[in-house]
Amino acid sequence: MLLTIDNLTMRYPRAESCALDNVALNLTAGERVAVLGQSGSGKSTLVRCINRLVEPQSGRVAWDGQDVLGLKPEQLKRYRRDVGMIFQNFALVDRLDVLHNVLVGSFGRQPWWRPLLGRYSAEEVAMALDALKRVGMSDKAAARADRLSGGQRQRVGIARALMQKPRLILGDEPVSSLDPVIARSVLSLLREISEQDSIAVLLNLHNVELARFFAHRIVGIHAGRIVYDGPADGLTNEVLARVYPPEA
Ligand SMILES: Nc1ncnc2c1ncn2[C@@H]1O[C@H](COP(=O)(O)OP(=O)(O)OP(=O)(O)O)[C@@H](O)[C@H]1O
Repeated sequence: MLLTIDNLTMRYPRAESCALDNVALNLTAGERVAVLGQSGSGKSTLVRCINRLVEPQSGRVAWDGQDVLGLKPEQLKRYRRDVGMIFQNFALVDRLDVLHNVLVGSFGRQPWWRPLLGRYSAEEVAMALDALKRVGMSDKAAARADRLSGGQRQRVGIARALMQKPRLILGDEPVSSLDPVIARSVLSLLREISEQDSIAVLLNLHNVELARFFAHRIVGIHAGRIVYDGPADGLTNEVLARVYPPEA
């Protein structure tokens, strides 16, 4: 098992209720999971617990069988490299060109001082160019990031994540700011990369159709609890009513 989550409970300071309540989830290599749920249901918190941006009150997150909360600094660095991130706002450096935005993804693989000098090895540049080719952005390598459309920016975000040679890519609403056609093409690209490289991908999505299109498996969260975990084609109206219950 690549990722194992057990009994995960997370309550933010001074919050009235748990953001995550006794959540369990497993992920295998190459698996694509879409997490659905209303606003505030706990989707972002789940991602933050996986990448250790927040510490849960209880429960366990294990990577390759090792407890993520107990990792030593060197192991944590390796874990952070194994887990790539893509973001809703893309998180590119606007004033840098596309190639350098992708090279940023190699930070976890270099001695700490090298990025300070802005120097990259020929091998890293070749890797970045290859990643850009895979996401269909070779011709934009020299363009400034702020000249790109949203869809192009997310392609660069994916190329940057690929520089880490990740085993899992996490995305918190990575296509929410894109129009439906572009969103679908970005998800299609991620699907292809996941299949080719056997990278597991877990995305928080807001759109049920896109989730069905992208994922093998859907996890539905309501009020911090998993109310569905099953195949994408099992997402019936009855299941959807559990994930998105009508307002009381
Ligand atoms: N930093 C925080 N401090 C306190 N409470 C928080 C914090 N972040 C989230 N919460 C609360 O935790 C619960 C889960 O929030 P979370 O952001 O994980 O939901 P979400 O499903 O990702 O929502 P959205 O789809 O709107 O991003 C919500 O009740 C939210 O108000």
